[in-house]
Amino acid sequence: MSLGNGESRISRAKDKVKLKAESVDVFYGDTQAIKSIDLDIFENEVLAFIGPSGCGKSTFLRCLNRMNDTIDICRVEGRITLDGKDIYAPERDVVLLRAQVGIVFQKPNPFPKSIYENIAYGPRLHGLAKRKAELDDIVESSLRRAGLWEEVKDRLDKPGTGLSGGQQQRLCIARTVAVSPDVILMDEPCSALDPIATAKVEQLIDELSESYTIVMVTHNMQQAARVADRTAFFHMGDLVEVDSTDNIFTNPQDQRTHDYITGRFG
Ligand SMILES: Nc1ncnc2c1ncn2[C@@H]1O[C@H](COP(=O)(O)OP(=O)(O)OP(=O)(O)O)[C@@H](O)[C@H]1O
Repeated sequence: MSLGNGESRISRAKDKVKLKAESVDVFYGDTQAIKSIDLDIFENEVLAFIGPSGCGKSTFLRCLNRMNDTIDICRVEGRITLDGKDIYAPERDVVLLRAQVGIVFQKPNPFPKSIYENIAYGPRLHGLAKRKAELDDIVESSLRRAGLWEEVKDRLDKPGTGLSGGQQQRLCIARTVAVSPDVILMDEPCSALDPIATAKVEQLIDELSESYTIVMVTHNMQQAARVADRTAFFHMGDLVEVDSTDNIFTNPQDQRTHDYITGRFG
């Protein structure tokens, strides 16, 4: 598959490990969905997860902020650390963890509240603002970071659900940013968006990677090539290989990766 000229992102040097997965297995009841995955995720990188439907990309992504805890039959084994600390340790505050490792879903899911309240909710919950003026500042800066401020500054009291799909997705990104995360997980964040809204979110991912570590699941290989420093290929619960996005698309080491990127399956 040709990715076209200039589409691949130039890798920046990354060295500090932000998230580390060691021998991670995930089961839904008796069925194993993730098989002994080891992966280092570096600070401020954009890492894309690709692979055929059902290979476990979303399952593994959800391990990184314990979203799988919400699925009764799901069991996670192994060890995942954030800045060297076990995120599955019994004393870990999961609400705080999910602020540190925020998540943006495929379908924009604003709260049925005003645009302002969508952003203000998290900072209020986590006690990040003492006064209304501080909260106003967080709301404005988060919306600015998500590239949405100019479009919504005169309608902050209007429902978030009244925005277009692309605006709603940027509102959800602003909501994640508002609680000062370290990592932002994105599960196919553009799959419900049109090409223009997709381009805006991709541009935003590039800007946000200056400040945050970003891990995204995508079905769109061109999108991985445009936004990701590194790409990880999953197949039937295995992490087959992870490398610079350029290497994955031009010189994959595993036949399964080769077959997938050349469109032979998936
Ligand atoms: N809540 C669940 N209960 C039971 N099995 C599940 C659940 N969620 C996922 N699975 C199973 O785990 C496996 C991996 O699914 P997962 O959604 O992680 O894959 P994926 O690579 O993200 O797929 P897609 O690209 O289609 O979203 C699949 O076999 C799926 O059926």
